[in-house]
Amino acid sequence: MIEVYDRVIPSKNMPTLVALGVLAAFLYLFSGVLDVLRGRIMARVAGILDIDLASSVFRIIATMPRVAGVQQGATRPAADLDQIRQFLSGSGLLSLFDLPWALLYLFVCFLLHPYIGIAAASALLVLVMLTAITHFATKREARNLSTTLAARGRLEEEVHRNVEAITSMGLFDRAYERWFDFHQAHAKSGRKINDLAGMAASASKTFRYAVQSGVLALGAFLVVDGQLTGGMILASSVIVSRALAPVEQVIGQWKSLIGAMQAWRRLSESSSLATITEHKTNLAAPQLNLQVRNVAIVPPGTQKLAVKNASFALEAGSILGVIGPSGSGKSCLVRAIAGIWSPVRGEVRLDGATLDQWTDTARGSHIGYLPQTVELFEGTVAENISRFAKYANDDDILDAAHAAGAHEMIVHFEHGYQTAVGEGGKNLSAGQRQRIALARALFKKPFLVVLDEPNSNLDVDGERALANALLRVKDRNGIVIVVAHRSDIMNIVDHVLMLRNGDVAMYGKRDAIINRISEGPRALPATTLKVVDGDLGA
Ligand SMILES: Nc1ncnc2c1ncn2[C@@H]1O[C@H](COP(=O)(O)OP(=O)(O)OP(=O)(O)O)[C@@H](O)[C@H]1O
Repeated sequence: MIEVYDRVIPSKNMPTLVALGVLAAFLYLFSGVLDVLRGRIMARVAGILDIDLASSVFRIIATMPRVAGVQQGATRPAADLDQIRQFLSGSGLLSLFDLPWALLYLFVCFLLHPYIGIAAASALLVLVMLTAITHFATKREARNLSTTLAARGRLEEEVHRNVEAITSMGLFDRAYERWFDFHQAHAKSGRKINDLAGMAASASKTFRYAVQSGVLALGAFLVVDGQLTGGMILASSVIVSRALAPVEQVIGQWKSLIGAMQAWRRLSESSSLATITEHKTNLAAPQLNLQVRNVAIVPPGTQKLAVKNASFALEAGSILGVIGPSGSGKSCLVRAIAGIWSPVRGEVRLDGATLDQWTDTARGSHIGYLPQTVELFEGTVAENISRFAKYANDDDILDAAHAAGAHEMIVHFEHGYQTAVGEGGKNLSAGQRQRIALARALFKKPFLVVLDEPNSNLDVDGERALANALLRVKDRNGIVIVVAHRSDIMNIVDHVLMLRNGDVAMYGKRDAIINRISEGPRALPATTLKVVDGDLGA
């Protein structure tokens, strides 16, 4: 502009104008190409970061409920990762990269004239203050935005799980009201942030227009005073606006910047709880014993001791029945034994090694677990029995199905082992699911088999098959721990452990405990530990 207004126009020199035009076109092209490259590089950087983070994100999804309870919707961590990737590959981060250019333009302003420089520096300062004010004004709402989103996500998952109860008991309106409350609160926080960020963006835009005009006026004053040329007025106006543009862009991107920062914070907080990636030495498969010593369990996300001080030991080739009233801590105890929850105190050892000395995968291959509420994975019966092993051996699948007494049932399905079980196993009945999950627990003959009320949905045949399955594990020198309310399974157990209010009320050989129970309620201590004809072994 300086060249055009101060040289070309007074001298009417067209070749200079053409040369300047060519130069400007070349520089714009260069800048455009750099811009495209920058965008593409950032998209790839975002892609690399995404691949890097993907395993941590999945670890968070798969471990958070068991280490910290359900705090956010299951899909939240993946949505956070998407948000971070979009921010990195979109214009949000690029606007931050442009910030240092503001200083360069500011320097050029000072070169044009110190007054122009001072005007630009003051305007920059005002915009930075506006950014800081926006940040503090939106901080609290940004936190609300994320908590209401998490609450809404949790409720949505609950509603999905409980569609039948909602329909049968007419709970739709009530569920909708609760969902709408969270939805409204979330939308309200979003609106507030939008208002504040939008107001800051408009204020900064208007301010920049005003500064641009002000700089023109200042330039005119300096021209009249003989300190600046006419071309410099326009040049300074353009350069001042260039100096302010990056800050203004950052203000415009504030909402996505805050969103990405929050997503990052949520992921880092969760991954600090969920990461267990250190290398572990491969231990030999356990084959001797299980020791549970002074185990205390607090369910994740709560403060309550559900199991207080459980100790017992089992040798290979034994079956333990865990009994006790509802809520006495049976499921909590077997979850700790199966390595799902870590005890807050005490330890669980297989052949002398605590469970955390194995990698998750190795430990999982030595343990078969049947949870109280059976959910299968979407896939075929065979895939579910083989735990979705990549190269599962058909003989192992058949062995497990036979061991669980489920083979006959499976071959009578329309597509046999290739029958699709549907999402969560919904294509099957509860009893069928339970028998397939038992086969899954017995796949490849794990040393320790932990079954949490495996007979709750079984018919007489199913229960007989279950008893045979447990005896077979015992015969092959495995250990079985079975939580059972009903007594049929109790006929085949060797030891019984009775829990009451999280305490081991009794532990010992089956017959001794059964005799003790049949003596009547007064024979059962409320909280004190009684070892009946047996020892704690620990
Ligand atoms: N996932 C969980 N989150 C929070 N608290 C839990 C969880 N699981 C169990 N608890 C609490 O721990 C206590 C023991 O529960 P647990 O499921 O072990 O009982 P249980 O003996 O297996 O009962 P039931 O025979 O009814 O299955 C209960 O008071 C329950 O409130």
